[in-house]
Amino acid sequence: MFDLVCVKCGETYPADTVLYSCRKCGHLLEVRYDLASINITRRDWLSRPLSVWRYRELLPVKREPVSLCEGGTPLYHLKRIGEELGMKELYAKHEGMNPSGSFKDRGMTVGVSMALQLGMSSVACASTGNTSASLAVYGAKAGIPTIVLLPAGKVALGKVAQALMHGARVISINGNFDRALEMVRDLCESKGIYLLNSINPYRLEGQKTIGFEVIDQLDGKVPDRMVLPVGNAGNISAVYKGILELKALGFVDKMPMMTGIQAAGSQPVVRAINEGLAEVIPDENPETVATAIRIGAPVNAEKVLTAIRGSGGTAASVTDEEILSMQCDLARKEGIGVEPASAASVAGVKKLVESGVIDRDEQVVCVVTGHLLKDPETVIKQCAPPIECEATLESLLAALQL
Ligand SMILES: Cc1ncc(COP(=O)(O)O)c(C=O)c1O
Ligand SMILES: N[C@@H](CCOP(=O)(O)O)C(=O)O
Repeated sequence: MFDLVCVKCGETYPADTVLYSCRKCGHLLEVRYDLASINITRRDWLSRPLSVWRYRELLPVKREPVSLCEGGTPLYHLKRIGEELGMKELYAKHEGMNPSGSFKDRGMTVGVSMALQLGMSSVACASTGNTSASLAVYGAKAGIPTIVLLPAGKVALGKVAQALMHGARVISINGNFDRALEMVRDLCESKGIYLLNSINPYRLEGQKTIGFEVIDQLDGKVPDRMVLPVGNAGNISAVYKGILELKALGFVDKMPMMTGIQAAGSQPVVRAINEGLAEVIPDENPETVATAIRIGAPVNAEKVLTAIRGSGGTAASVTDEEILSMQCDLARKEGIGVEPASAASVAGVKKLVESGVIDRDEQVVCVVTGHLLKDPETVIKQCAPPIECEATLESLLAALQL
């Protein structure tokens, strides 16, 4: 049993309402379960495969889910990078190992299942890339039409390729992501299309399972800190909400310090946290190589401030150089291939450890959100080209200087 509840005024709406913001005050909604009626133990969960659907009692979907085996992603120990930082317990949860290569699949398996549960026949989103790729995949699996709006020229190649190949109608708009989101909200409202950006409270329910899995992978222990890259701020807010639910159920007894990392050219949340502002003031012209988090007006602004402040966490920004350097370190020192936005979380830890904000003894889990192959162009630009060689052993040895 669950309701939709306004995070600001507390107005409630019945389960299975198609609604993205409070009719009374316009603020964000979240799904609230009647936790007392939930009859589940951790042991029951642990008897099921590690996946989004292990936690189905804390998800709103009642029908057969639209699923491609999302979740169950690896939690890697960052041994070498940790050693360099003097940290024994630094981990990365690799969300790039989901079906479409990003954490968005956790949201979309739930969101698209809810679209069908609510009787909606088409879906849409605005995207910096991954949301569109994921929605195209799950729309295809569900057999319903999908529309995605992308900021022209600012979406990594792999993500556009996915959206096109999986059959979405891809619209490239002459404006940034924030404008695309405004447009798709108007489109969905006027045409009765189901909106699947992170303003959709059901979609975020799927994403909270990142935190559940981390705790299960750490044998029931809550890490001291979880560090996530922040763009539209849905993911960090969802993980916080999920762990709060586990605490209310008595499954865990503390919260991780939720720590958000943004790019220096796009850091409205960092400013709000560092300056103690009551609200996030949008960046008009966000810019960063990490195009996934090139977002100036995060739609989940009020949720992310609650998550960070409510958990005693923090926020920090990293430069594009720091992001790319950590992308390279993850690839070469740990064998973990991620896209630039994902590397921001680990780059943020490095910065916060070096400045003394993060204690070296903390157990820290970084969420690395998307796969290396999402953005091949940025990768190729950073690497020396292949060495050309004639097809003889002699030339090969010369090329290898052996
Ligand atoms: C790879 C990647 N990392 C991080 C983010 C940021 O997540 P959120 O918008 O939930 O803050 C996004 C998209 O927003 C993304 O695609
Ligand atoms: N990085 C995102 C931006 C949209 O965020 P959403 O969580 O609101 O869908 C993307 O991949 O498009």
